[in-house]
Formats: sequence, C-alpha cells, structure tokens
Amino acid sequence: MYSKKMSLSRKVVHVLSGVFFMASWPLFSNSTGARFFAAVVPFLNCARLLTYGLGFYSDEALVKSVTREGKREELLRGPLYYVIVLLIIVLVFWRDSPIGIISLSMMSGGDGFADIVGRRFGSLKLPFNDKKSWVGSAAMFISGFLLSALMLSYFSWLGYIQVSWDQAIGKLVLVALAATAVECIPVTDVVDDNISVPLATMLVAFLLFGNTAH
Ligand SMILES: C/C(=C\COP(=O)(O)O)CCC[C@H](C)CCC[C@H](C)CCCC(C)C
Ligand SMILES: Nc1ccn([C@@H]2O[C@H](COP(=O)(O)OP(=O)(O)O)[C@@H](O)[C@H]2O)c(=O)n1
Repeated sequence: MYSKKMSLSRKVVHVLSGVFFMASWPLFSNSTGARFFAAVVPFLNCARLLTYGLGFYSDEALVKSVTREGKREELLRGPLYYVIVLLIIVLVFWRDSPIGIISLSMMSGGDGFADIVGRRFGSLKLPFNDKKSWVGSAAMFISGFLLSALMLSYFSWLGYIQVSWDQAIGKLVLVALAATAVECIPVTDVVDDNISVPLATMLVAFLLFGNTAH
C-alpha cells in the first residue's frame, strides 16, 4: 500500500532537488566550463537511476524515496526524466539565461506543489481531466510563478542576469499559465509531465524572454 506519507516525501524530493540544485549554481566558478562541472551531479544521478532501475543493483531507500508504488522500474520514468531535464537545462541554458531558471522552477516547484496541494485539497476536478483539480492547477500556477520570480531575483541579485520587472512579471504570468495548461491536459499517460511541463515552459519563455530576462 503506497502511503500518503511516501507520496508527500517524494514530492518534497521533487521540489527541493531542483531548487537546491539551481541554487547551488553560483558556487561554481566563472570559467566557461563551470556548467560541465555542475552537470556532473545530475549525470551521476542519471547513472544511478539507470543502474538501480534496470536492476543491476538494488537500493530500497532510493526506490522508496522517489517512486509512487515502490517498484524499481519506476526509477526509469518520472525520476529519470526529471534528472535528464536538469542535465539539459544546466548544459544548454545554465545560470545566465532566464529560460532554464524558469523551466526548472515550473518543473520542480510548480509541478511539485500541484501534486502536494491537489492530492489533499483537489476534490473539485477539472471538467476535461478527472485526475487533476482546479486547486491543484492553481497551486501549480502560483508556486511556479513565485518560485520563478524568486530564482530570477536570486540570479539577478548575484549579477548573472538583468531583469526588467515591469515587463518580466507579465511575461512570467503568461509562462506560468502555459505551464499550468500543459500540466493539466490529459496527456500525462503519453508524455510524462516532467517532460511536457519544462518543454512547454522553455518554448514560451524563449518566445517571450528570448535569452535575456527583459
Ligand atoms: C521524485 C522525483 C521525480 C519524480 O517526479 P514525478 O514522477 O513524481 O513527477 C525527483 C527525483 C530526484 C532524483 C532522484 C535526485 C536528483 C538530484 C539532483 C540531480 C541534484 C540535487 C543536488 C542538490 C544540491 C540537493
Ligand atoms: N493539476 C493537478 C496536478 C495534480 N493533482 C493531484 O496530484 C496527483 C498527482 O498528480 P500527477 O499525476 O501530475 O503527479 P506527478 O506526475 O507530477 O508525479 C493527482 O492524482 C491529483 O490528485 C491535482 O489535483 N491537480
């Protein structure tokens, strides 16, 4: 029986892994190769998830902390997609582009809180997706928007990006709406939302922000 406590702990890992990983980026040097050193952590986690997910070795603690039903094969789906997206974001966008910062915030914070809040308070389901709820989607939008704004402020304060907040706020609202829309449409049986949410965010953030946060 998969407990609510395990579900909550998995989601806390979902939220905090991405946030703490992103928050650690300023610890790396200003060299052009710094992103590759930062990519070592998600790379090693990819290897770990593949090793244990394919059954070469077993790690019950890992399986219990990041899977829904305690099956090792689950490591090869949501958790692996999540870490691959971290790898792509850190290599492609790094800390000097709002696109990666916002995409990671929507995937970790937005999608994470959608589950945490929606699973507990989401009795009123969406008319087009009975697995998702209005309050869960609202939590996705609000937490994704707030975490994105917080992390953009963080990297702006440290001098990696410049943010024109008079324009950025409106653009961030639109990006959060797009991410929320993608998260709640019933395609998660086909495309995991650890793929669909960041991809949709990257596209809309690129169209609205380009590679600067103005
Ligand atoms: C539970 C996770 C994904 C599943 O999502 P869903 O299917 O519920 O939508 C997150 C998996 C996390 C992964 C096993 C560990 C990732 C660690 C990260 C690469 C680096 C963290 C470093 C930081 C400094 C703690
Ligand atoms: N927009 C949302 C998202 C999730 N949820 C709740 O959170 C549970 C898990 O959502 P999910 O299938 O998107 O979980 P992950 O794929 O993110 O792990 C759902 O079964 C709903 O109970 C919600 O109510 N509304």
